[in-house]
Amino acid sequence: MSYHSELAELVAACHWIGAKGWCPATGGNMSLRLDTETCLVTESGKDKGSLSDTDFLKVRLADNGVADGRRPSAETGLHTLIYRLLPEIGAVLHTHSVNATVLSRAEKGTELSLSGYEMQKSLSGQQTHLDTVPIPIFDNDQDIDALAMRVADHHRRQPLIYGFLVRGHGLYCFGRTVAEARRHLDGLEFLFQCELTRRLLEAK
Ligand SMILES: CSC[C@@H](O)[C@@H](O)C(=O)COP(=O)(O)O
Ligand SMILES: [Zn+2]
Repeated sequence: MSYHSELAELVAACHWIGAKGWCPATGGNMSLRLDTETCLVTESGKDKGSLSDTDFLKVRLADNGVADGRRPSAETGLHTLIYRLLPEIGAVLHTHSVNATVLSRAEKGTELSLSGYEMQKSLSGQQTHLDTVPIPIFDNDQDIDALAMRVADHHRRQPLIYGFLVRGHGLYCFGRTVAEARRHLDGLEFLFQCELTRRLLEAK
């Protein structure tokens, strides 16, 4: 599949994310791997629900550098980190849904454990509701380099799959293709809604 058709799929995914209400105001950022050294990342400060393909900037994975004077996402360092750590990953979606934001604060630990849900099978490789899918939660930080270092440290101990939460901030999720990243986002958001609802109902 050419990068142009993957970019068209990513723009369509951004519009779908906007319609879902998962990127309010100018929240969120998205990217697409071009090759082993570069990716396309959304320009900073745009409404991610109404992007077009000209709103993506080419960024170097090694140092977050851009060719022209425009400013890529403030969180570019997390996208390039994911592409450096996971060579098979082709697309990264970062969203600010209410459920991801609230659940990542309600859960005080360092991971959200998802188990007992059939929809865990929306995540590549998951075959049964009986398994537990751990989604790491990192404390938020306005210093993206520092946050990226903590994510990288965690990955060395426990390799990242599907995505991670940033506490009180949102979700980073990814896939080998835009379609897979979009399915992971859809599945995780469904699971977050279920888990938040279960916790509310079961709260004494
Ligand atoms: C609405 S402020 C949110 C930002 O601080 C940030 O978290 C975000 O996701 C969007 O930043 P951006 O630089 O537009 O990619
Ligand atoms: Zn963000």
